[in-house]
Amino acid sequence: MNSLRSVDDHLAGILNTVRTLAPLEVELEQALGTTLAEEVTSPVALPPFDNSAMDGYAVRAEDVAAVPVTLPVIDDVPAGDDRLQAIGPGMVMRIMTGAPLPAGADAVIPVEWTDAGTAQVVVGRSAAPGHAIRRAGEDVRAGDVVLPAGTPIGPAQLGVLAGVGRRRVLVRPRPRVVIISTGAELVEPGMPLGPGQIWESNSYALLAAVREAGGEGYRAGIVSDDAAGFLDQLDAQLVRADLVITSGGVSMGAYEPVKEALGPLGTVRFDRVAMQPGMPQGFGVVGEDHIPLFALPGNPVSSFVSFMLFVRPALRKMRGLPAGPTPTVRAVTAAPLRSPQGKRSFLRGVLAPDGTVEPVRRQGSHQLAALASANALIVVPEDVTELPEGANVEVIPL
Ligand SMILES: Nc1nc2c(c(=O)[nH]1)N[C@H]1C(S)=C(S)[C@@H](COP(=O)(O)OP(=O)(O)OC[C@H]3O[C@@H](n4cnc5c(N)ncnc54)[C@H](O)[C@@H]3O)O[C@H]1N2
Ligand code: MOO
Ligand SMILES: [Mg+2]
Repeated sequence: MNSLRSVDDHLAGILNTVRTLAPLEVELEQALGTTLAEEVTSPVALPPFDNSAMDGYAVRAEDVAAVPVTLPVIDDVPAGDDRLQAIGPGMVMRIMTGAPLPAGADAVIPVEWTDAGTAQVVVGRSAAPGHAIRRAGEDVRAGDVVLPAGTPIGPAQLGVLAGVGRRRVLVRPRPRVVIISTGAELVEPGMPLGPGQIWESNSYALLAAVREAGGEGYRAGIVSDDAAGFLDQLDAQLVRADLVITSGGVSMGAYEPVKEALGPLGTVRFDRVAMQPGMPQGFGVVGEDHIPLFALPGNPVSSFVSFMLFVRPALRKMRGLPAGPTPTVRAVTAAPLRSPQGKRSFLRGVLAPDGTVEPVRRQGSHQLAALASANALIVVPEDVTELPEGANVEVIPL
């Protein structure tokens, strides 16, 4: 019997091995979910020119100091107007939101404060200089850093990239993750089940978890319990993988294709990790390019929990984001709970808005529906075997 390896050692080994992906230039449309690999500055000020914040009239504030007052409207300034006109004393121009402020004007009167006249306008309310004007450079000055390297690119970041005129951007791409399920009993969902068979579910859960963690997942289908067939499939898939996840075939059975195929390579280490669920699993590198490979256990809850604890941090590192143990939040137990001695357990629980967490009733590592009824993993340390109701715990929100 080999001894157990701690969760922390296993994660440290993973994070020491996994490398951040090389930067790649992509079109803006491909940048969502990637991480910025360059510092982005703005070539121009934003806004680039003084402009109106409202639809109304560009005025000299002193001309509307005493109201009501009737003034001639000498022209219109629509957004995009490039005539660079000026107004003189006692004149106004009709102006639209985003249109450049005419020289000579120092305030904008919203149309709601007027009779909306077109040849002349009655202004019913005065405004201080600067009213409803957006100044050049108020958001960004020319040369300002708008996004530092290392920023995860979400919708707002994409918007600002376009807003400073970028078409292409240097990023850490989304890692490409190939998922291979092993097991002679597995059948694709939608196909009829024969005796002894079950529908394959791990690759679907793992694919979704990969996407949520910022990767691009590919299901490479099901491989039967045959080490040679597994190696063939792995070889065929490596060309499109930055990372490989396998599920099943890593424990003590007579037909464990992943362990059988990868064990002899010497580059993938199989361990019994001191955790529940997820004890038997492997990690290492494969192929000429040393692609990281996670050999996750087949039990559905075990593979999911192992993903959260080990694959997610690895994906963060590959994406160029700060990587460490999966973050937890504090909660208080709403019921007593039990946990095995010597293993860190990750009980499936329901975290309530009041900060209490209750373990779900079924905690088996095959009980996928029970996992689906939970929204948190309750972390119970290795040396704790029982906790009363009302105890402080850390939980991983799902
Ligand atoms: N004698 C021992 N037996 C087992 C041990 C042990 O220490 N000694 N460990 C148990 C633990 S803990 C786990 S976890 C599992 C790990 O099993 P494997 O990784 O070898 O996976 P399989 O044997 O292929 O399958 C286990 C279980 O999961 C189901 N499965 C597998 N793949 C899928 C999939 N893609 N979709 C849905 N369900 C899947 C499979 O049918 C089995 O029921 O080993 C224990 N045994
Ligand atoms: O450790 Mo296994 O992953 O519980 O069922
Ligand atoms: Mg097995």
